[in-house]
Amino acid sequence: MLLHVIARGKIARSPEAELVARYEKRIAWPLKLTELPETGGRVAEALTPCRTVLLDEKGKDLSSEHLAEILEKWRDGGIRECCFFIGAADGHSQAERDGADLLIAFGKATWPHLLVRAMLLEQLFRATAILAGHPYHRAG
Ligand SMILES: C[S@@+](CC[C@H](N)C(=O)[O-])C[C@H]1O[C@@H](n2cnc3c(N)ncnc32)[C@H](O)[C@@H]1O
Repeated sequence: MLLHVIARGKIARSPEAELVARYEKRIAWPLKLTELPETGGRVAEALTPCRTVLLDEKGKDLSSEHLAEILEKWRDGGIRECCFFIGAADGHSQAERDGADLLIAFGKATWPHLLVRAMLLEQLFRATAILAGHPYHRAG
C-alpha cells in the first residue's frame, strides 16, 4: 500500500525538512510526499481503492500499535493507497473532515504543520517497523 503524505506549506531547507528526510529514508513501504500551497492546489488522483486520513486536533488519539493495526488491516484488505492530509494555518474544512475515513490527532495541542509533517513521518516509520518486527519500537 502506498503511503501518500499530502501537506500544505513549503518546508524548504529547515530542521523539520531534515527530520522528514531522516524518516522518509527509513520507511520501507512505498512512500510519496506531495507539497501543496497554503490554499488551493491539486493532488493526482489516488490509486483505488484508497483511504483518506486527516491529521487534525479533533481526531482520535491513537497509540502507535493501533495505527500499525489499521494500516495492516487496510493493506491486507487490498487498499492500494492511503492519503494523509496535513492542513495549513486554517486547518481542514468540516466537509473534508466528514469525507475522511479517519482523523488522527497527536494530542489536543495545536502543532505547527511542518512539525506535524515530521511527526507523521516518524509515526509511519514506527508503525511499519512494528509490522515488520523491527526493534525500533519498544512497547511501554
Ligand atoms: C497550525 S495547524 C491548524 C490549526 C487550525 N486552527 C485548525 O483548526 O485545524 C496546521 C495543521 O497541522 C496539523 N496539526 C496541528 N496540530 C495537530 C494535532 N494535535 N494533531 C494532528 N494534527 C495536527 C493539522 O493537519 C492542521 O491542519
